[in-house]
Amino acid sequence: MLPRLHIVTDSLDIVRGVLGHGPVAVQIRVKTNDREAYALTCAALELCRPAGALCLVDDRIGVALAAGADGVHVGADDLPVAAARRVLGPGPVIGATCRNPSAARAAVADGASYLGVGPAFATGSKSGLPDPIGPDGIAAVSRAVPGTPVIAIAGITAGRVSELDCYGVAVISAVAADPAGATVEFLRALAAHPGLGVSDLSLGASHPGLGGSDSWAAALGESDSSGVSDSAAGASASASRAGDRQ
Ligand SMILES: Cc1ncc(COP(=O)(O)OP(=O)(O)O)c(N)n1
Ligand SMILES: Cc1ncsc1CCOP(=O)(O)O
Ligand SMILES: [Mg+2]
Repeated sequence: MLPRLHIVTDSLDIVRGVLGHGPVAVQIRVKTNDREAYALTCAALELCRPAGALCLVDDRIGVALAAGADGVHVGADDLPVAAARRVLGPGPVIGATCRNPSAARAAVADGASYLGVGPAFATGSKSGLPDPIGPDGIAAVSRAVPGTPVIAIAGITAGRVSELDCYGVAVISAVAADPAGATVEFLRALAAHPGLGVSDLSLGASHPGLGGSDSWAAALGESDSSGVSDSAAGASASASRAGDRQ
């Protein structure tokens, strides 16, 4: 099952900080070149595997394949979802950026495993984005693709999780100052907020990229992952219980 908290990063220190507190997906987003992205992805996988965290690569399908990552996230400037699915086959996770219901339906038809939807709110982490679609825009996309996890992105803090009717959230800046503490805070907020589609999403082996890999059980925190702090254990257990309902 897909983790509800996605940490988007180009920093191994951030990867280290967010692991061991509960189920997370780490998305390696390196905008320089393949070589740096590959090196960071390989190093992140060394940390993510024992922690049972999902590891995805932004944009770079060749890097994801070469490093043995769990999947990719693609947007408008990247390989189209259908082409990415042809290259990767049915197993790996493919996330697709969408901003509206019709694009979301098309991405799902083309083989997307989950959708990254935004900008939810204003953000300083990426320039050139269209106006924020807000909680209403996020909810509209969630409702358009029942059965597919919608991960909201842009300007999201733990305090705003409860405004969002979707499966989960992706964050950059909110975990920058205190990766471990912020991760615990987000996992608690998500556990307290079932979100739209979390309780009735059924992600079986037929869903592209979801359900076929052993890493999913681990990614959910169902394994006895080491380093889970006492304070985080409640959030982790609750998040796993939320996942159990799917
Ligand atoms: C979960 C998630 N959603 C959206 C994005 C944005 O991807 P993209 O549109 O390809 O933009 P860049 O991240 O490549 O600048 C994402 N990375 N993750
Ligand atoms: C990569 C990306 N794509 C849309 S918004 C965004 C950045 C989100 O970062 P933050 O969580 O700091 O707003
Ligand atoms: Mg991209």
